[in-house]
Amino acid sequence: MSQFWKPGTERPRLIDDEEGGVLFYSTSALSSSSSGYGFASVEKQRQRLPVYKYRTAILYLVETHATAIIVGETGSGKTTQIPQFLKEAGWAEGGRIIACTQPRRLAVQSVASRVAEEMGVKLGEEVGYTIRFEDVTNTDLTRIKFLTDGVLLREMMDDPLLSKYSVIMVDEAHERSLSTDILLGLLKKIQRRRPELRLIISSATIEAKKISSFFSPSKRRQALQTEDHGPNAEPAILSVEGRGFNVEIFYVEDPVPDYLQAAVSTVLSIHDQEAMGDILMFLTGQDDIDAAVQLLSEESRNGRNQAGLIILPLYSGLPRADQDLVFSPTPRGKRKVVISTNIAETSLTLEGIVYVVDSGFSKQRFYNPITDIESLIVAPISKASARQRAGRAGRVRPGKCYRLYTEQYFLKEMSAEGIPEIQRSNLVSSVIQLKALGIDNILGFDWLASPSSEAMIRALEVLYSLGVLDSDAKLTSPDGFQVAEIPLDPMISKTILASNQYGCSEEVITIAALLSMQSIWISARGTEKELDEVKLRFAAAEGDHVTFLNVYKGFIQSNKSSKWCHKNFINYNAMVNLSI
Ligand SMILES: Nc1ncnc2c1ncn2[C@@H]1O[C@H](COP(=O)(O)OP(=O)(O)OP(=O)(O)O)[C@@H](O)[C@H]1O
Repeated sequence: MSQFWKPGTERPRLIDDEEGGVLFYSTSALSSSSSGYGFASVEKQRQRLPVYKYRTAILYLVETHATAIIVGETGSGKTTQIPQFLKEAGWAEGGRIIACTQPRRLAVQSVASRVAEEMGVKLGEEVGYTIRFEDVTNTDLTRIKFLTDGVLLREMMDDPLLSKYSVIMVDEAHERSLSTDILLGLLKKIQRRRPELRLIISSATIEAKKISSFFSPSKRRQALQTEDHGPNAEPAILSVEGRGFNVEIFYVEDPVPDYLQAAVSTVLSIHDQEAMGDILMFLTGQDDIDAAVQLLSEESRNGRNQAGLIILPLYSGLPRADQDLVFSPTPRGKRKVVISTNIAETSLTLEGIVYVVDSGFSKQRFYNPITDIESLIVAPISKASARQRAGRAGRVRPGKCYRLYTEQYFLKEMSAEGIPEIQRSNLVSSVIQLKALGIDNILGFDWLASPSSEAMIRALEVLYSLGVLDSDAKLTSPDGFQVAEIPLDPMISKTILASNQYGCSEEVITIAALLSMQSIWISARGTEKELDEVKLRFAAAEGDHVTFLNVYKGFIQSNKSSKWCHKNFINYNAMVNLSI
């Protein structure tokens, strides 16, 4: 195991810029909920959460302000409790709905089921969720709805003012996903047309002042608003004090040369030396995770006292049944090790997690508008991410977080926040979405952070060349409107529409589905050469798209055989999903 040290022990601590931070070890006062964790009734657990004491304050601010910004530490109860407070206070009466958005699908599903459980209702009835291609709501019954911010944006196509929602809570706003930023800009516009709509922007690690000044109305509007006695348009900021359970933070003494190897040996040492409790390890992507799974499995086979380990990968391309395993209870005497991408970084509560191992890296999207190339690059995470990662422990019992970087690096070099996705992404999909919502002047749109003009121009050029926008940059009819309707990359949507003309719709739709998967190949350490040989067998001179089609045809010809997939390093579960 790398040499870790706990700040506050031998070495002098450097804590000056930790303000607004989330999790600091302190020997005094354990959590507010430190007694008898794990055995309390759901109602008791709710009452012990820090946010519970702020119930009246939150309801008052929502009543009196158009926008409330709520900052509270990870695990303080924002996501699961605030929608329930609002429902109890009558915000879902008269058929209205309380919405709570999340940047990630997995978080939407898991918080919705937790809230349904807390309320003692069936998921999909009073409490429901919607993610792309999955709607678990009931039009007549659902009063609290969790959804991804992308899905809420899509809903605006049919209902531009989101009229069925009384309160929209944009949770984990610090993530600054592409959809969150667009959503915030559009919600600001909607507020002007619907003064009765209430917004809540929440996170553990958000820059509340920046969000507040974004939503702050101009002096003229403020004066007008005072006359019509609506809610105060000036946003209110509420800071929820208190946290769940302590999380002790440990840093490596010296930088590690190989984070993957260091993460694996840290897990093994925890298993050797620490009390029972599950481990959550943050790596960057499927390749890293597969490699770590293999290394840990080898260690198990070599018998280094690893018998009790249950090793579970977690990434967005993983089949649903495998993702669900991470939520299942750990058998007595065993220890779960969940090896995840940043899919598990925010909102999730994995009950057994006591230890977090943070590699300090994640895969991030970067776009170069000059070359028009978008790449996924392994890059250092921000402090906000580090705090979120640590915050996956300490939710139902005290925890420990092992950071595979030095404290000096955390304090002096790690950036406070990541770069908003809008400033590092291809904007083709966003531009068409805004156009479809009637935002003609994209350059003048009220952005929380402006995208680069090069990326914007590039997006307009691409859409023009696809025939989706005309020379006045307006959506063409019918092509532009049809492409905007399809929730896929506009290039793919346009290809699907055009395929009809060339009589190849089935092939093109299959390719589109294959492209939407993370990876159709499965590789393991040491099998790279065999994988390359297999890929050659399917390769088509026309390029990757036809190669993918060949793989799919092979799978169908094999009678959807798992053996065939295994032999050819092909992701069987993905193929099965595709062929349903
Ligand atoms: N599935 C669950 N099982 C057990 N306890 C849970 C579960 N989900 C939530 N909790 C409990 O409720 C607490 C509050 O969770 P919630 O997600 O509302 O917090 P949060 O403030 O939104 O955190 P974050 O900022 O990390 O999203 C957790 O710390 C945990 O104690």
